[in-house]
Amino acid sequence: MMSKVSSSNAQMNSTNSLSNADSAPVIAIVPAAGIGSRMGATLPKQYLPLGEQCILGHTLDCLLSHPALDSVIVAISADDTWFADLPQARHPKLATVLGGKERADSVLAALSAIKETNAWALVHDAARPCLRAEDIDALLASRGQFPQGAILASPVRDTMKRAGADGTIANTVCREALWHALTPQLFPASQLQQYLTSALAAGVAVTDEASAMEWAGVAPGLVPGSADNIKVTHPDDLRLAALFLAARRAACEDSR
Ligand SMILES: Nc1ccn([C@@H]2O[C@H](COP(=O)(O)OP(=O)(O)OP(=O)(O)O)[C@@H](O)[C@H]2O)c(=O)n1
Ligand SMILES: C[C@](O)(CO)[C@H](O)COP(=O)(O)O
Repeated sequence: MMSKVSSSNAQMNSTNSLSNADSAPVIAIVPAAGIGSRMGATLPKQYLPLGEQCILGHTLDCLLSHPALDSVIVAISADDTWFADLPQARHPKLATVLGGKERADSVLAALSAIKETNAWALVHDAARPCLRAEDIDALLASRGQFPQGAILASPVRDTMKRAGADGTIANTVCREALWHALTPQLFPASQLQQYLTSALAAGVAVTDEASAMEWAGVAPGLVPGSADNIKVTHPDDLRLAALFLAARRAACEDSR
């Protein structure tokens, strides 16, 4: 078992953060330094076209337009030659940092750029362009119930199977209380930075912010989020995201 920060210490720290939650700044962090290898495209997937702009453009529009988010820090690759051409690149609320080897390293780089000690970090994948403002609202509102932090998540609907080495079913995984972790994930920034740094140093496989917090003894809240907040990972995800956004635009036009 990896060494953990005492859960009482972790919970005590997070309770302190609740007392000034209302006045504390909320800073969005967008890890956008990946290469999208599973997409198999000729450019990083966050720059692939999705309707009238690229995937990252949709993601940034949602975050930059949300009134409760004070600023947005985007982690981009040192090799990135696309970001500067985005219309959002010059937004006054936006800043960039250089991402790292893994997603967690990119998130850490952005956390290091946060100066406010009482800030909340709202971490959202560049590759999730279908995020809804109301889901951000729900996550921010959950701080009353979950002062330790929380994540958007979606309950598993399908029967879950674990594959065996020969491509057959090894076993059925109980789906009771099983959720898909989505993003954004919301935590006190200084605590997330501390525990993410410690977890990585301990060799923990950190694929989302919550797993670092869990390792440290924090039990983040689960906030039901929209099932269409998908992560564009494979080519068919891009087609699905386009359908989701087109349906949303049509519904918006119908309501006018
Ligand atoms: N070193 C990395 C790796 C990933 N990401 C970002 O983390 C998000 C989620 O990661 P994922 O979907 O895995 O993106 P990629 O790593 O680009 O995809 P792949 O694993 O297929 O290469 C993406 O917005 C990606 O840009 C990042 O900022 N820095
Ligand atoms: C953070 C995340 O989107 C939650 O589901 C997921 O862990 C990212 O995984 P990836 O392999 O870096 O895309």
